[in-house]
Amino acid sequence: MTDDTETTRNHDVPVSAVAAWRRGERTRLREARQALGVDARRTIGQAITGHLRALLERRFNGAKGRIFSAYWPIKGEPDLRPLMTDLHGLGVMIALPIVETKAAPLVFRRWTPDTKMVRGDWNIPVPPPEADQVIPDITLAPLLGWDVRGFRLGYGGGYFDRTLADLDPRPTTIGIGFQAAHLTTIHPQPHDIPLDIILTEAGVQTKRISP
Ligand SMILES: Nc1nc2c(c(=O)[nH]1)N(C=O)[C@@H](CNc1ccc(C(=O)N[C@@H](CCC(=O)O)C(=O)O)cc1)CN2
Ligand SMILES: Nc1ncnc2c1ncn2[C@@H]1O[C@H](COP(=O)(O)OP(=O)(O)OP(=O)(O)O)[C@@H](O)[C@H]1O
Repeated sequence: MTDDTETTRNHDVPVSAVAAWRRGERTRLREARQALGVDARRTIGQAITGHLRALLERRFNGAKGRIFSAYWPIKGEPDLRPLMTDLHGLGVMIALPIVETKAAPLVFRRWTPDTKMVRGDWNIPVPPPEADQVIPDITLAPLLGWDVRGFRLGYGGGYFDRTLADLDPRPTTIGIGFQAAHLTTIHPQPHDIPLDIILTEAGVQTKRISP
């Protein structure tokens, strides 16, 4: 079988067609998110924050005593930084993901409201190299697209998949995205690892673990 005729895990679509389809979907979903405008995105971010707070309380005792990896928002992603600050104040250790080596797993470093952020790969603000490296118990995964089986379309670097493939035990994973970013399927490939929970402004959309 050549690359062109090889098909994906569960769908009869050639691998080369999936890669092209994903590129198109990433562009479409990024543009749709931008087109929502600042106010709509802020409202969505606040709704997600409320749902996430409730989920952490219900399922993880508020994440107390856990290492919780969030993300620094870029390109119109929901802004959960107020929640990061609140959780920090409640004694939760907060971490952020960093691309320190291309095409390698992400590194997680500790963040506090006093952390002086520096510019990392892709110009994403990240904690400085001297910040403690940690391994999260719970990690958020911002996404561009999602499906009900928990599969996620990100920016196309494969970083979360590589990271989760590398971690044993795996952290609990919570995908964060817009309801409008729902896809019937992302046409999962062998390297795609489904997330445990997908959370949007409409609440928990799919979960592979008990709530
Ligand atoms: N806010 C935020 N932080 C995050 C992530 C995220 O999705 N959101 N990441 C989640 O993983 C990591 C950064 N992800 C990245 C994903 C892709 C590329 C990148 O260079 N993309 C290329 C295309 C790559 C390809 O197609 O092979 C590009 O767009 O030019 C960079 C960083 C860590 N931090
Ligand atoms: N565990 C892995 N080992 C090696 N390569 C991987 C692994 N996981 C993903 N990749 C590579 O990364 C590329 C992009 O993957 P994918 O399309 O799933 O990105 P993504 O999940 O949207 O990106 P990101 O997680 O960075 O937001 C794939 O072509 C794949 O070859």
